[in-house]
Amino acid sequence: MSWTRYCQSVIRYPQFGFSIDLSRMDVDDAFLAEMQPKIAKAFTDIAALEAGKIVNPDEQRMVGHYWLRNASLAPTEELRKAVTEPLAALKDFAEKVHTGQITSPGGGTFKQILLIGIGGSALGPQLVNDAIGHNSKLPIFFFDNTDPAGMDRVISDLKEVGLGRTLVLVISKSGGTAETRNGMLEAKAAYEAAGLQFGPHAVAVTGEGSKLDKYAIDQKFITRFPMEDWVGGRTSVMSTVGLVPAALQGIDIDSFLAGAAAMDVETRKTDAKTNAAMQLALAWYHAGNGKGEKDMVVLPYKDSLVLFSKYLQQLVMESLGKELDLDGKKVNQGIAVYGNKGSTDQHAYVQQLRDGVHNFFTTFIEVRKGRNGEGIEVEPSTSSADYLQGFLRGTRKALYESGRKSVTISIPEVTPFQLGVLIGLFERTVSFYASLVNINAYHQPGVEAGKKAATTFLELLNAVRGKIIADARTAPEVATELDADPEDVYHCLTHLAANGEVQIALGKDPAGDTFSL
Ligand SMILES: O=P(O)(O)OC[C@H]1O[C@H](O)[C@H](O)[C@@H](O)[C@@H]1O
Repeated sequence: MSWTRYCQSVIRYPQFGFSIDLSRMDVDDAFLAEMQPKIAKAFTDIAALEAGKIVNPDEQRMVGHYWLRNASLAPTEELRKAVTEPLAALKDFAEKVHTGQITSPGGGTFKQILLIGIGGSALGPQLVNDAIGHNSKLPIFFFDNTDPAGMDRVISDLKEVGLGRTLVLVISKSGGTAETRNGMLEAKAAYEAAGLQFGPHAVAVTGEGSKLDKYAIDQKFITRFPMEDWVGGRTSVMSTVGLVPAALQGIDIDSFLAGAAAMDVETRKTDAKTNAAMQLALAWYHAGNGKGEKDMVVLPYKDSLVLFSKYLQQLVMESLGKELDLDGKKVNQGIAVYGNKGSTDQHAYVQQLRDGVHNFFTTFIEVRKGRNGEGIEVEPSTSSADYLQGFLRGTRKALYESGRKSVTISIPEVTPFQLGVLIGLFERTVSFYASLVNINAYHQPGVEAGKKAATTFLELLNAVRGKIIADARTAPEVATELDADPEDVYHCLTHLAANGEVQIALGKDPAGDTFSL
């Protein structure tokens, strides 16, 4: 019975060794029949998207990430060139860095990379590095936050080889993201403290004319690569954002692009039954009633894919997590994504998956090849790879026995091509799902609220700084003077105290704590 169902519901693309098993998602024919009009609309929507329609109405933008791996699809010559020219330029640049035609200002080749970026301007390069960048030509380090201690740690690691031999990539589509700007200024300060000029060690990847672009010109960066407004941050790994670092690392970027292109060819086909991305989108819809009622747990059984769930978190949650649908109706859509790797998670949270609250479905990612080269026997006739496979199959079965659904995606090994395949699959699944639930997957209005509130907090923090006097005062006292919220003022004061700018004397509760110079 389950064998028949497996055979009927597995979709295989044997030409690149891919398969997806949806048999444990229990999607029935009646559901598929009912979804037919929505499926047809999703195919029409994505065809329009790929043809260059403004499918991101709020931002009045096209969505062109599918063109990045097949420029001939782009609707105009200008757009085609916007894909091919930077691609040729970044390959040329990487080649010159590798062959020593571009060297560090102090002489000598660049030996390592510091990438400064956040969100889509870091997650893709981090995934690529972890999955397929092992032993690459240039090791890569990241600033992906505004945490000063985190940056200090990275700078100290970079100093082992030397900042003078470190190529800095500052990546920001908008060119105005605060964390990235801070990271760049922190890196610049570290270079200057070491007696080095920052600009001649740096490269910018950003929108033309952005603040960062202007800064890069002013500071005499080595070069700049453009980032187009029709590529979203979370789908930018195949644009200059992902390809500049990958090419510098010596990763086979043509193969990476080819993998996504190969998946695109299959999932562009309008036969829903054999379209892995459409079937996956339908399975998500079925599992969560089209309302994201079930979370997605991502479990790749391969260490090198450990960042894939983190990558998918942004791709899925920032795309699908929306308050309003395209008709302006309040829908609060989304699918929560989390995960790490198997079998490691078996010893952490799989207990809850098997027995606890039933609010998820699992996405297993199987990598068929265990390792390159010979392995040992850990038991008679049994290898570590056999165990990894055994745990995947065992967990899938145990979960299904207790009514927990799962998808299993299989790839032969983790290569640039296969990583492209996986990314291509999930990008198109997100596009389809967004159509099925009628939302704009390509804007992120909610992100702005937190940024605005942070700006307000920073303004208040400076106002509070100006009010600290030698006399000990409470947060409500300072707040009255500033006509501000006492809790906000309290958090400003405790931050200043923790960083040695003011003294704190604890009272019996926060209202009783006093602060002085
Ligand atoms: O590349 P940047 O413009 O610096 O943006 C970096 C990230 O920050 C924003 O807040 C967005 O929510 C992300 O989608 C984006 O990837």
